[in-house]
Amino acid sequence: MSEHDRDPTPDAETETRNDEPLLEIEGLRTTFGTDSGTLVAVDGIDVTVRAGETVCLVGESGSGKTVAVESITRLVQSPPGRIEGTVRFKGQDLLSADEATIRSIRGHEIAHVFQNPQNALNHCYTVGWQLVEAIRVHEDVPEAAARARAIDLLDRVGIANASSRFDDYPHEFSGGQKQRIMIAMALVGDPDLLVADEPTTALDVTVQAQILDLFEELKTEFDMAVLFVTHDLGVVAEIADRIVVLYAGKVMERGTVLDIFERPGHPYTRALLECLPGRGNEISGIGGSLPEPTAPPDGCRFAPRCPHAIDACHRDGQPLETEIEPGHSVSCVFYREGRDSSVVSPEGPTGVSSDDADEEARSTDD
Ligand SMILES: Nc1ncnc2c1ncn2[C@@H]1O[C@H](COP(=O)(O)OP(=O)(O)OP(=O)(O)O)[C@@H](O)[C@H]1O
Ligand code: NI
Repeated sequence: MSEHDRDPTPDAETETRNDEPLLEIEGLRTTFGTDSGTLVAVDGIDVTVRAGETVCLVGESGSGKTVAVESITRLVQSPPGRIEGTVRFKGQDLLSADEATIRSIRGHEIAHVFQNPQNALNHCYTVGWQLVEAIRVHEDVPEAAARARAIDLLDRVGIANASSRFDDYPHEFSGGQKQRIMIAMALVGDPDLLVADEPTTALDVTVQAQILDLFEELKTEFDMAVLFVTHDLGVVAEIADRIVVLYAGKVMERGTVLDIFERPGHPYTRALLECLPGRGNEISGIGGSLPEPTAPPDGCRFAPRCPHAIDACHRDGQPLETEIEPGHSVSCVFYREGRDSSVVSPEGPTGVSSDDADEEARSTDD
């Protein structure tokens, strides 16, 4: 059972897919200057999104999901924000690009959909007018053509009788319909990457499911990749190809949907899964709370809440990610070379009692 830290040899995934990553986030670190010191919202994360795939960023409230995705096109206000690292989109670094370049990409090649459609639509103008305006910002087309395109987009996102709804105001639409309209707005520039930040959280469950279905359809129809942010693993299971589990600004685990749901490695991922309905812990949730983002703990960020934590978990920074199978990696001390990862498995350590294993792990601390 020799598990190894991530090595430079290409994994099966990159070998079998010939497409270059669409988006490559490396060492992204976003901080805010606050009265109580520097708040580290995102602390050196790597995320890759390939053309056409759906990657979900999942984690509890405050783990840095929104800040991470808003850092991509520099939507984070700076100051007080400060974004460091590399964000390459089709090979171009967005963090060092000039403002004009960013503006030409934001809303065009990379479009955002936000949690609350209420705030994003202007209640003084008809929905059709707003769409036409958005279309004409992108391309210099006559009004009639923009109008036809707007109606087509409304139709494609599932607004029934699109042409007769064109002159309706936002308040004449339901919450779910408003989110559909916001998605239509995002599609105006025919994006290659749609960044959706909790787009269904404000909606009731049935509508939520319909919007998720819509994402699935549009993804294929518009041939785009989706970077989807949610705190809800149930949502993730519906739409993700790959998952990145974030906790307190750090990546805890990453893998495919099957990796994460069937073979979760990190105690944090396991705890999140336990909170899913019917998994036993949905009422009480994970004990404890996120660390203070201005004073994160040394060692693994989850260690203060982790039932398995040993001394080694409380020092030397977040453990390097260990790849436990191709494309599936875990940032946990127990997956380091020479440690017994079965200690953190739900079944408990293999062969030895939990206490023995803890003792053994302690005695081999380096
Ligand atoms: N403009 C800001 N100034 C200072 N701190 C900020 C700012 N924006 C976000 N933060 C802090 O950054 C951390 C990460 O916040 P973020 O909104 O990214 O979390 P999240 O994972 O999206 O949570 P949620 O699920 O609640 O949306 C939090 O501690 C938050 O308070
Ligand atoms: Ni958020």
